[in-house]
Amino acid sequence: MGPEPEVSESGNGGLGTLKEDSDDTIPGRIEAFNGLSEGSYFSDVLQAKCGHYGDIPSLENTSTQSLFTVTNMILDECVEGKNENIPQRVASILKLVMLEIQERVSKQAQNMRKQSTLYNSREERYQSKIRALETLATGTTEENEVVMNQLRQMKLEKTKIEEVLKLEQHDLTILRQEKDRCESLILSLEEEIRLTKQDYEEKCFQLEARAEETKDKLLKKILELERLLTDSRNKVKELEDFSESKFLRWKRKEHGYRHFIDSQFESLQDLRLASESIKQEVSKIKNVYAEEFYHFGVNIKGLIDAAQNYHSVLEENRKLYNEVQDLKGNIRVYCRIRPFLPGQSRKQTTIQYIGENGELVVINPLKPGKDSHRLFKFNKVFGPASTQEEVFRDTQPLIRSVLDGYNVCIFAYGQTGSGKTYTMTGPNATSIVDWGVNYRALNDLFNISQNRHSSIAYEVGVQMVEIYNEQVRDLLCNDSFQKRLGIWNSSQPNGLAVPDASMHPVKSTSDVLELMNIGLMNRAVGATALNERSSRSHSILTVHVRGTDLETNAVLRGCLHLVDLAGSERVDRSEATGDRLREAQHINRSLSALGDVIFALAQKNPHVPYRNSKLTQVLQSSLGGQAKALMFVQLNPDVESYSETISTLKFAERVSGVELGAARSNKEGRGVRELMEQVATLKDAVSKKDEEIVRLRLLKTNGNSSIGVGRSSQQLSGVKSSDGKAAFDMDNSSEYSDKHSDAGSQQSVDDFRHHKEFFQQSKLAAAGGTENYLEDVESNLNLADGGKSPNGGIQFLESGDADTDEKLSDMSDGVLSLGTQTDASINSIPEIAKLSADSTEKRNVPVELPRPPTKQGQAGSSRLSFSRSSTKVPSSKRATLGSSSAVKLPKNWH
Ligand SMILES: Nc1ncnc2c1ncn2[C@@H]1O[C@H](COP(=O)(O)OP(=O)(O)OP(=O)(O)O)[C@@H](O)[C@H]1O
Repeated sequence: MGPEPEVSESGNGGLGTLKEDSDDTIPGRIEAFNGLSEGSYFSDVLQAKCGHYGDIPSLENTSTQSLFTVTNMILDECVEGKNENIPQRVASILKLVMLEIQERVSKQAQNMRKQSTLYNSREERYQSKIRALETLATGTTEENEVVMNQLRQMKLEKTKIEEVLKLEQHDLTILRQEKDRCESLILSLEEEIRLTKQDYEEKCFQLEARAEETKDKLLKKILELERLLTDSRNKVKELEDFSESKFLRWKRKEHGYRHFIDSQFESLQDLRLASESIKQEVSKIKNVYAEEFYHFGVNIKGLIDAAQNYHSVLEENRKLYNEVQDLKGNIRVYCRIRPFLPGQSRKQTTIQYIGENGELVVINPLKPGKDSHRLFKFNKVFGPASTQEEVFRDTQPLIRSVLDGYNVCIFAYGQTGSGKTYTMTGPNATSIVDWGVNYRALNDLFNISQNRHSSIAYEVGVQMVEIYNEQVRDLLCNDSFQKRLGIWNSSQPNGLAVPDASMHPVKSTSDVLELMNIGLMNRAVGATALNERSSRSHSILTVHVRGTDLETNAVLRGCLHLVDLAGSERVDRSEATGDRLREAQHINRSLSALGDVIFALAQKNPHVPYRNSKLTQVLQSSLGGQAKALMFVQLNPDVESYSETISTLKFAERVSGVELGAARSNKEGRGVRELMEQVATLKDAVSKKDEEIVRLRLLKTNGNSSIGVGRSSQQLSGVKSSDGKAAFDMDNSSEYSDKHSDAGSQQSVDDFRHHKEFFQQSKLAAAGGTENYLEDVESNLNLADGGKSPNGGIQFLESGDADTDEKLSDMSDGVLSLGTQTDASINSIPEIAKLSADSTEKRNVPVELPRPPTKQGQAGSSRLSFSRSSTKVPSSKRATLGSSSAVKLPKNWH
């Protein structure tokens, strides 16, 4: 197959170029074209359609369609008659156009012909090729299959390649993303680098600035150093000069010292010689000293022995001191300081120092100064951290002595909230650690009695009472809950302080716990009814112990009073009214009475005013009468309680000085016990007899008109004796429960009236001394009479205040003291007891019966001693002779 002939197609649609029939030469055409200048319209059309103007040869490049269009337009105009006169030039142009068209058409026809021949030959060639291919195709089917396989293979490869391409596409996407990320990273890094660079540049700039500064500084320093160097060089020079001169001086000094050493050496030689001689002397003295040391050692050994003994002696002393205290019967005073309660931790304390040996220093932090410190000393001071067990450990020996037949009284004194109940009962009966003295004491008593059961059989009984507003209430008696109880004299044979109160035998601690629970509940019930009154009443737990010696049948009686007193704080009368005022008065009075009793005991007064309050009456057997007593002084460390703390401590200080006398055990054989009971009944009889005797004597004296003053005084003694007698009766009467008891006062008044009438009738009434005395007695009895006499007693009583009561109590005590004295003498002197017995026997003997003068004198002297002294003493002074008035303290003395 040869190369195919080129088919050339011009842009004029294959029409070729126009040729002028007449003159188809180029210069002819140009000429014809130039003639068109006249017909500018045609040239415009030609320019518009062909894009040429004035250039004839450009017709060749003009498309055939444009040529036709131009021609048509011209022809149309001619047809329409718009332009009838077609210029020559236009006609020639038309000719040209037509020629061009003709030329092109002929060329086109030639080309067509050529092409058709070309196509024919090509067709033939293809036909032959097809034939050849058909022959080839039949012969090469197998090859085709191979080719097909190859094609399939290739297809597969293509799909694989496509897959690979897809994967690569995917990878490409990932790579593109990665690239994007990298690009953004690169961008951020670039940004960072830019910033760092900027920063670095700034730093560099700063460093450069600093370096510049440092450089300046260094330069300055260098200059400075150079200056210093020059200075130091100068100085070195100076120093060299100086050292040179010093060296010279030292050299001179060395010379001097050498000389000195030489001289010293010489003197050393001398000293050596001297020391030799001294050595000899020293060795002589040494020998002497050795001898003396030996003697000294012997003496020291003796001293060491003595010193070693000193501690045991001290211990012994301590024991002896305690024994002496026991013998003296000092009331022991333990002070216990309550800790601050939760929520009070930031409060200021008044307690500054607690000593080992019972010293206590109290301060007033609100008024600091040298006078704000006060030192007190007691048997023991328990700090706020002391436990219930520690407190009991020091109380235990006292409680144990109850089992040996002693009477013991333990009472807690202090203002409300200072911890009295905490010490005596404890905050929680169910927890043994919290048990107060009460539970521990009874627990201890049972333990010891158990240990001694082979030799002594103990019986223990418990009473529990409360004193509120001078009324005694049995806390263990449910039936007669509101029952008021009378007070018996504690010297009665059964030894019960409150005989009407129910006595409950107990055999174990659990019995006690049960009973005390009942007691506390009864107290609480009372408290609900009458408002919170636990701090305004005294509660007394009395433990009676009776031990019978299994061998000798001897009986021991011990009595333990455990008293939780009412709050000791003074209530301002102006603030309290109604029930509160009454309570306050009763508390003040009973605590004052307790103070009076204790102070009378401290003064060793013959009369102790136990009867001034129910409290002191109940405690009589354990206060005085050779009992052992312990007072817990409870303190609230709070600074607001400072003044109460000080008055409590002052009271305690006075109490600690009280000596009750050596404690005596209540041991009785069977005989003694019976005799005691007899003595009690005989005492009654003796007193009545004495009274009768005195009256008869007075009657007898009345008959004798010539009696002298001296005698009248004796009779007056009898009057006084009669008063004393009356008091004695009262003292022994179970009916008499108060110093203001109507019965007692009335009796005294009656006695007095009887004697006054008698004296008024007698001529003796004129005697001055007697009259004075009578006036005194009268005034006294008027007071006791409840102010019925017109001599001023009315106002005194009607004022109704505690002072009046106390004065009355003093009066009464003054009278009562004689009775007490007599009691003691009768109890202790067997002869008197015998005399009493005699009197009982002779109860019905007429008055005339002569009495042995000596015995009567004895009996009388015990009662008359007071009146004998009083007859000669002016009335103003006599007022101080009553025992109670003598020991009378200011009302608020505690
Ligand atoms: N040693 C103590 N340790 C811890 N708490 C104590 C102590 N002493 C007292 N308290 C607490 O102080 C409070 C008052 O104590 P308590 O009731 O015993 O005082 P009180 O003097 O008996 O008061 P009142 O006169 O009103 O009967 C109670 O809450 C008690 O638990």
